[in-house]
Amino acid sequence: MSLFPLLLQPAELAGRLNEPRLLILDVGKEAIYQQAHLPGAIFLDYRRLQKGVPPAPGLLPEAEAIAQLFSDIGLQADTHVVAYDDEGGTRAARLLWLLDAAGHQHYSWLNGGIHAWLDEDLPIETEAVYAIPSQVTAAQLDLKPQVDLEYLLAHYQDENLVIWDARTAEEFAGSRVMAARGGHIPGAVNYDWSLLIDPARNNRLLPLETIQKQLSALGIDSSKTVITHCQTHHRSSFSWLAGKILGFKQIFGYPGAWSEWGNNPDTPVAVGKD
Ligand SMILES: O=S(=O)([O-])[S-]
Repeated sequence: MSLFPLLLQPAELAGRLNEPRLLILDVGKEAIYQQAHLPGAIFLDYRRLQKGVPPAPGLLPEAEAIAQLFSDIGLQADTHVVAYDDEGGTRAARLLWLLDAAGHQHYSWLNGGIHAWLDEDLPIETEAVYAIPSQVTAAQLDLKPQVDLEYLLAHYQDENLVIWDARTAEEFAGSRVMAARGGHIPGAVNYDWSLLIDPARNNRLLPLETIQKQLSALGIDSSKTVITHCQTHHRSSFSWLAGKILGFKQIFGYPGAWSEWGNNPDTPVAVGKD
């Protein structure tokens, strides 16, 4: 049983900071963590969430590295992780995506991250907090199969599948090139992840009805299998998270992302706005 909903409001968390199963992880910049973090929050280096090896640095780390990470943060099967950052949610979303990919079931995103927390005048700390390690082994992970290049090549034209490209319009069109080739996967739909949050409201998620309407207009809805990607499945982890919050059951990240697809000479590429 999870302690909190997936989309967690700051005030709700503030009232339950003493929950024994709660683990708050700050995946933002370390300098900001040192200035201010949520009470009890542990700093987690974002780089541990990616494999970091070219040509597809966004792939999941090896099972042993994930198990080590989970041990270092003191994760237990019933731990409820609350993740936040200072960057609009992409780093936190990447952590939640990794937890999900490794079979961990209890997690939430703090709506708006540290900016929303500060905006609501909720308590902060400056002293670093350290985890009490646990013992997680690779064999204990329940790793889910990942969307990979082979799967996407076989399915990108399926009618009941939609590829949600979370990059900027320029990257999608191919006028900004971040790999050997620019452009997008033919048939993919572009909806920049940053359109999901409201900077005027401290990066809180836009109202769900607004997001749902905008996504449906693009053909992204829960009746389809939705695959999200960006350059390294960092920004698109947030798209994945938004889909989960909307209740999409069949939504997956493609961690190879454009760094893999755009650098592979054998993949089809489209350029332009659609
Ligand atoms: O966010 S990113 O993976 O496209 S660099």
